Parts: sequence; C-alpha cells; structure tokens
Amino acid sequence: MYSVRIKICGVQDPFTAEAAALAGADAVGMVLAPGRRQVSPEQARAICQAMPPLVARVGVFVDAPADEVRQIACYCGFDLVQLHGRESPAYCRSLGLRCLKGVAARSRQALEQADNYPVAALLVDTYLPGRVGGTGQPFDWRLLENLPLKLPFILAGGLHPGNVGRAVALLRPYGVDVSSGVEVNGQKDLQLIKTFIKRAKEVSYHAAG
Ligand SMILES: O=C(O)c1ccccc1N[C@@H]1O[C@H](COP(=O)(O)O)[C@@H](O)[C@H]1O
Repeated sequence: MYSVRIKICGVQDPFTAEAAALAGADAVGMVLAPGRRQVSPEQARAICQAMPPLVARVGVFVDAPADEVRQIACYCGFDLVQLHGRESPAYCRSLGLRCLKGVAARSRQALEQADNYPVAALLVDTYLPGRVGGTGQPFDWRLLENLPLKLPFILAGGLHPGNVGRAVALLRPYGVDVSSGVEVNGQKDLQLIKTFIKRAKEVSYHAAG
C-alpha cells in the first residue's frame, strides 16, 4: 500500500514544528548549517522537545565535522541526520547515526552513483551552482523517471502545494520534502503546510490503487 511520507524542513520554532506534526507531517527538519533558516543547537533541542511522538526529528547539516554532528544530534534528540553537502559514504558510515543523504539532481548518473551510499534514504534536491539547498527551485523530475534506485528516495527542491500532487503521481517517491514552498515572506505558513500535506496525501491515496 503506497503512502507518501512528508517532511517539512527549515522549521525554526516549536509552534510550527508541533503544528506541522499535528497536521500530518511524518518528519520535521531543522537546519543547523549556515543560512537564513539556521537554528542553534539550543533552538533545535527546544523544537525537538516540543514535538509529539512518532514524528521524525531531522537535523540538517552541510559538511560539518563528524564529531560535531554526533554531539549535536545527541544533544537535540534527532531521530535522523540529513547530510546535504559533499559528505562521503565513509563519512556517513562513520557517524553511527541514521542518515538521509542530500543529492543534487545533476544527472541520472549522479543519482545512480549516490545509490551506493550506506544511508536510509536519498533526498534528491535541485542542483544550483553555489547553492546547497533550500533554493525553492524545482528540477526536471524526468531525471528520476523509471530510474532503478535501490535506496528509497525523498523528492525535494521547489515543491509546493500546487505541484506536489503532480510530483507524487509521476514518481511515487518514498517521501517529499519542502521548505520554501510552504513559506510566505520567508516564514513558514501553517495553511500552506496543511494544504501541501493534504494534496500529497490525496494523490498518494489514489496512486495506491
Ligand atoms: O532549507 C535550507 O535553508 C537548507 C539549507 C542548507 C541545506 C539544505 C537546506 N534545505 C533542504 O533543501 C530542501 C529543498 O528546499 P526547497 O523546498 O527547495 O526550499 C529542503 O527541503 C531541505 O531538505
């Protein structure tokens, strides 16, 4: 029975995290890497503590030292870490944590190579030179069409309530992940979050047959 999993990322406060979880999100992501959505470990810990059970708490890192990732993940209580930089398979293996690996959708070959990572899932995001993530720009989803990946993949990059249904219907991804597409003026919007979740789940239900 196919049911798409939904991650809301770039959350910066406990209220939004709890509201997203109660709206049906399967995971909530917090960005520990430098950027406009960055939260401190203390803020991420407070967000994790505010979340209801059975919703995955994900810390997003970009090329951070392994010891730092381990220490922050333990302090915050992350269920998963998302590695969105140039982290190697050996780095992921050395962490001893459950990982999602961010992968830039540059080519089918790049995605096939990423399929060998020792991680729980790939998070396939838009490739924009000089940017690491959170771009709000979609990529050509045909890159993923009929691509025989062993790892589950989570579709990211420029998703929003108006296109997530088409993406789920086309690719039937293990999950979808959104940051910019549920924001208004750079702030998370609860109505957009609810609509995003509703649209994704609706199409997923019908795609399940
Ligand atoms: O969201 C960010 O600011 C961010 C910063 C550094 C690494 C990853 C980041 N976000 C990830 O990118 C995807 C796609 O973002 P968007 O929906 O296109 O805005 C997001 O879901 C995060 O996993």
